[in-house]
Amino acid sequence: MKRAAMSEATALREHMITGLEDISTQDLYREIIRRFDEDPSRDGLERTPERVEKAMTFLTKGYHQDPTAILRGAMFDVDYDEMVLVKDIEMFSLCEHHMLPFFGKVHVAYIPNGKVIGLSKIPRLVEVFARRLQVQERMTRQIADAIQDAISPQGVGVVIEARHLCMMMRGVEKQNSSTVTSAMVGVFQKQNTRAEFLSLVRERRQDAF
Ligand SMILES: Nc1nc2c(ncn2[C@@H]2O[C@H](COP(=O)(O)OP(=O)(O)OP(=O)(O)O)[C@@H](O)[C@H]2O)c(=O)[nH]1
Ligand SMILES: [Zn+2]
Repeated sequence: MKRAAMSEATALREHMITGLEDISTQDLYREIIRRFDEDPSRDGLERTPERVEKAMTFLTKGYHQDPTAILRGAMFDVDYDEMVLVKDIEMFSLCEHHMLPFFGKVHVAYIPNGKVIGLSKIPRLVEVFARRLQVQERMTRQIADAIQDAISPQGVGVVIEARHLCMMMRGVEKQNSSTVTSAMVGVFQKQNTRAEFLSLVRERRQDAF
């Protein structure tokens, strides 16, 4: 993983715009602010490049996390072959086309085949893929594939419901549309399993606490 990450970093360096190699990220943000007709040295903006760098580092930290390592740490042999569903996992990501947020809920289910994953690792896995520049479809597929690869369950289903700020605060400016994507692997491609999963996702709790 470390070696792969290093060669990726080297490859990315090759795409660097000539002349910008030695300019700090904060100076680049200072220049962006200036290009959008603001004064980067005025009081409120002076420390903004520092804050943005920190925020963007957080929002893209998924590139430096290994989904396999996260799951490997908590896989247990358990004799249970019904559906496990973790639903309503909050998700915040950035669309790779506009670098604007899209956010919503992720529902993840699988039917074990001798092994289960520690429950908290499912939201952690969502975080790994959400904290990157993404498209919703790819993220949906990546979550499903990571679980399938880790524990070879009978099947995995992932549904993401999200709202994209690039469609709300700009572009088509539609405030009420949401996008639903799904990835169904193994037995989740069968009509009855898929239907059970989707109906459990739709079921709303009466006793909200
Ligand atoms: N499939 C998919 N499209 C996305 C996602 N996030 C943003 N987009 C879309 O990416 C597309 C980029 O289209 P372009 O025509 O190149 O960009 P644009 O001129 O800014 O498009 P508009 O948003 O229609 O103004 C838009 O249709 C966005 O709605 C995503 O997660 N999945
Ligand atoms: Zn977008």
